[in-house]
Amino acid sequence: MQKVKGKLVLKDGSVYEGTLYSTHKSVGEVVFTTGMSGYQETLTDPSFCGQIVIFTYPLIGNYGCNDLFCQSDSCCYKGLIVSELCDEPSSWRDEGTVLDFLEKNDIPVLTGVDTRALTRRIRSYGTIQGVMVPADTPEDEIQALLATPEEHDQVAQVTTKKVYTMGPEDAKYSVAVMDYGVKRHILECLVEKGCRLTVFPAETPAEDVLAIDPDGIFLSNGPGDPADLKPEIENVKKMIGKKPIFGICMGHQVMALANGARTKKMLFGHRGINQPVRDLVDHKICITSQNHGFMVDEDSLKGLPIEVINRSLNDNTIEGLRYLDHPTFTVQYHPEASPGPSGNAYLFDRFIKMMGGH
Ligand SMILES: N[C@@H](CCC(=O)O)C(=O)O
Repeated sequence: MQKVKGKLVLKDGSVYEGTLYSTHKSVGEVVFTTGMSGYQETLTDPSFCGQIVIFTYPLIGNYGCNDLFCQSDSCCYKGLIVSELCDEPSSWRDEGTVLDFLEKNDIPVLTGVDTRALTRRIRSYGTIQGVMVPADTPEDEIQALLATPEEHDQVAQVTTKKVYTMGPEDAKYSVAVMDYGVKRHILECLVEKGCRLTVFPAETPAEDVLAIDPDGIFLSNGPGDPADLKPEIENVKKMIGKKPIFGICMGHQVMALANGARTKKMLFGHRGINQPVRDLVDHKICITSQNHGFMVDEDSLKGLPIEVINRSLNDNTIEGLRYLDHPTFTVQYHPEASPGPSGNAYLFDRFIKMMGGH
């Protein structure tokens, strides 16, 4: 990959210098994620589509890359920012460096950045638009890039183009999956629990989904602002009450919108693999994997038949909801982990139980 002097320029005028691999000029929403490992799963998580992502852990790439860890077929970041990239990984599963992986996916990376200072800035000012460019890029070009309108409808870029199935034909449960940018391990968790999946493009009409007569419906994670998903929300409205439904992250937000609640943007979101959450149903504390910049607005739930079942222990925001007049529950976090702690897969069992009892 071509290596030049580069910089990240944020909309507030601050500049962070480093070494840029690639000569691309990229623009995107700058967010940070705090996982100490699991970089390849994070790099291939479709929910980051269109963002410039800072990894706060100072050394990235020490155990190399292996296709085994991929959560989708490609990386759809606008750019990656790290303090240090390891160029001599050591692991029995290592099949290439992070730089090789990024080159294959044509993703620019800025290294040697003071990621602590940068993260502190985003923590206090909030998520912000930024550009990653070679250091000699003229100022007017940087300003023109910074004025690019924020990206919308990223789900259209990452959803499957056609319907496909997964899991044994004689599985106990048939599940329709609405793919807003689904992570591979979610599908694997459902198959492992005895489901045959039919995965649908995000905008598939509810009638077509219900036509396969599934035992349950799953609403996936996905990138961007949930309020952009107008047809998806209308379709979910038509599915409500017809089948048991489970949703994760974007799926959680879309379900809330379909029930008349609202979502709003967070200051800097929750992205990392050790986010503590209280489960108010099973009365336990869970350490969870998270990646979201939006949340369900608590005020908008007033008077609606919806109960909060999970809360973040960091900021008390809503992390899970149960619907009182139809068989549905959703979580804002990622029980499939990948990356992250694997102790939350019991939520898939909760969904299976719900389908069994329906
Ligand atoms: N794009 C949504 C959901 C993320 C996800 O589904 O992983 C958010 O940032 O809040």
